[in-house]
Amino acid sequence: MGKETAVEQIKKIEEELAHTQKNKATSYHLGQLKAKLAKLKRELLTPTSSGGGGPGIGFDVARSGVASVGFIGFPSVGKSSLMSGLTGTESVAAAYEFTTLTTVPGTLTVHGAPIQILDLPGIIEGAKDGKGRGRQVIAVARTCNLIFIVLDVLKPLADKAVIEAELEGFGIRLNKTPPNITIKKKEKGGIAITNTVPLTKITADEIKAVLSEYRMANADVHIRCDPTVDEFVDVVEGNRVYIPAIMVLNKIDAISIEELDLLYRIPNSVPISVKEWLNIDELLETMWEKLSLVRVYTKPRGAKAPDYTAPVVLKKDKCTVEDFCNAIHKDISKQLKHAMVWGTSVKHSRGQKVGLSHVLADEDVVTLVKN
Ligand SMILES: Nc1nc2c(ncn2[C@@H]2O[C@H](COP(=O)(O)OP(=O)(O)OP(=O)(O)O)[C@@H](O)[C@H]2O)c(=O)[nH]1
Ligand SMILES: [K+]
Ligand SMILES: [Mg+2]
Repeated sequence: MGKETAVEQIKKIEEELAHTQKNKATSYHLGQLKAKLAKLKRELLTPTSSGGGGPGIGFDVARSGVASVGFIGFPSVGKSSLMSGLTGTESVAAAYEFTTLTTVPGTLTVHGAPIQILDLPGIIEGAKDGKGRGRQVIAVARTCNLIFIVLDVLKPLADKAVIEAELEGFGIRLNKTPPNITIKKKEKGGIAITNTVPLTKITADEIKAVLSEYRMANADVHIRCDPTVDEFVDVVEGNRVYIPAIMVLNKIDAISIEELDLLYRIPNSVPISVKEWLNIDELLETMWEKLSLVRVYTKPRGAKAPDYTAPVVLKKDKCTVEDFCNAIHKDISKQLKHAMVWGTSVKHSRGQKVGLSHVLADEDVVTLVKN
């Protein structure tokens, strides 16, 4: 008999997990199983020369804009129709499945910020394990700042679950923040766990079991959240990406108002019709919120009004005065004496003098004063 494949081993462990009750006696073993599962899944996703659908030629496109949005969904849900409608870039749409065969980029300007839209081929169940072009498609999604999961309103929930599982299996975490956990390896002393909030979903035994699977016998573990075992494994594995997502429920022209009411209960969802161009404004507003971008307007020294037509667009986790300077030119921050800022990031309505580390807010106005 040959060696069990990774897929077979994964199946076995998943079955065992489903049949093992969670209690004090099994807790260490469960932790081990979850860690083993994560390692096997990683093995499965690491490209080898012997398959996996190739390196993804043609899927990488030149990146432009301040952020990117990738379209993921089953075939023929209307991804290309939406992309063409939003950007004016023609991505062929048709009634047959797998019309789109590679990444098609386009640009959409929202609130003055150029956003790159990436239309992608449809994916199917098993995509992450190499079915179709699934892995290349999901690999592109991993690099996006926002994912539109485009669903057909006639069968949104089943499809949503499949797509989410495919993305999860590829290390993408949707609409989640990274668990606030640090693990510091050390030479001796065993495993020391400290936590700032009560842990209700994971036990010390499970933590130790997971770490031992990763050959960590000595480490300081500091937990500032209430993670599940899977979230803890995510931290140990590393290589996870945390990306916001919107469930775009397309083709509402094909359903009744009563059915539409039910759809609004799906979290993070926006129902639309590309065909009738319905509710696209809500989609764009939700998109803008999820991208968490910060527009900063420049007011030249002595000028009466800032230039509101061309904001410098920054990401919310990288929007200090220094980031603003660097976005204009790499040498500016070195010459800066101070910056004058007007807007919600400062207390005074008449403006305030700030330094490089000051964090800017959306729609702030900045004047740079050089040495
Ligand atoms: N009724 C209705 N049909 C739509 C809507 N949007 C798109 N379609 C139709 O759905 C079919 C598939 O559209 P595409 O844009 O090619 O879908 P896709 O998701 O890009 O498909 P693949 O590239 O094959 O994965 C086409 O016949 C479209 O005309 C909509 O809002 N309502
Ligand atoms: K299609
Ligand atoms: Mg398409």
